Amino acid sequence: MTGFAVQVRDLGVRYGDTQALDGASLDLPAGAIVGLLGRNGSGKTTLLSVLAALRKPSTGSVLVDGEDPFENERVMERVCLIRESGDVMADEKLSDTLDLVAAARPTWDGEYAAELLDAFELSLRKRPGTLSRGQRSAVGAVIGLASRAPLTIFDEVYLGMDAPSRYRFYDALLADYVEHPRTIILSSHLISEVERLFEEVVVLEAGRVLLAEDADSVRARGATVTGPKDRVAEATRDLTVIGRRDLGPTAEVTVFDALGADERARLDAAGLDIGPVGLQDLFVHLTGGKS
Ligand SMILES: Nc1ncnc2c1ncn2[C@@H]1O[C@H](COP(=O)(O)OP(=O)(O)OP(=O)(O)O)[C@@H](O)[C@H]1O
Repeated sequence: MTGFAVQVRDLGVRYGDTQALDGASLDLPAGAIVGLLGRNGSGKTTLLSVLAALRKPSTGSVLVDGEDPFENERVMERVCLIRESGDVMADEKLSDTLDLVAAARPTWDGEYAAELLDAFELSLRKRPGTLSRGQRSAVGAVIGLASRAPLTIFDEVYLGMDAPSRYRFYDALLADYVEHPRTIILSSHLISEVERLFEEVVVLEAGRVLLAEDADSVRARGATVTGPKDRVAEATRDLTVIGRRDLGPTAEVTVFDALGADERARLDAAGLDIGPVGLQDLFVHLTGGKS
């Protein structure tokens, strides 16, 4: 099992007057950890709910493992969407929710779930309604990981978790992914924390796909060029400049281009420094600088 591939074509979803998705197209390979990024309201949750067959598209098409997921039992029981809201029975013991999940998911691993519950210090006897917000998020993390679904989706699930719990989740996810490769989508605003996990990156903007690429090539395209203002301006004139910062007589410009060896040598010869850019900074520059 290497996970499900996803194909989205010209996807549109409308809620009344709001066009939440507007011609979104993308391909996700089977067996990759995908970072889904986008500013508030860009359509991330809407896209994920279509992939998980919770919502029917208004226009366009979605294929999960080659099939339309809507009302498709085989696909639906193998796609696990964990939302911040939890989807657990708040007033029943956690063990009751886990029994239901186990019955619904052919890929569920009960032993692994028990290990994770231990790691997150969660008791099966607790009722989720009595847990703190962070503990409820940890329940979602446990269900998502132990489901081992060929398409597993975490929609901002770890928001309420404190930093040690979030890192425990990231580490568990990576370790389990290596043992049991599958397709995992993480939507997150905590980009600098999770970006090391990403193999593919999708950026949504106003319901459209701004970028869908493997993470290494996105990282490789970002660079800062720093030096005296005039020289930086001259040297970057023909490059795709997505950000600029003036520090007195010095300028730092962020470019988004595949800089080849010749280009780098030219910038170097002009006495300019070339530096790396993290995904978080690239995201901020690409989506308007105010995120
Ligand atoms: N049930 C709904 N009814 C009406 N409008 C909705 C509904 N759900 C989402 N929207 C609108 O659709 C757009 C996309 O929302 P969505 O929740 O998909 O964005 P998002 O990228 O997940 O945002 P965030 O990062 O804030 O969670 C927004 O303009 C939102 O207001």
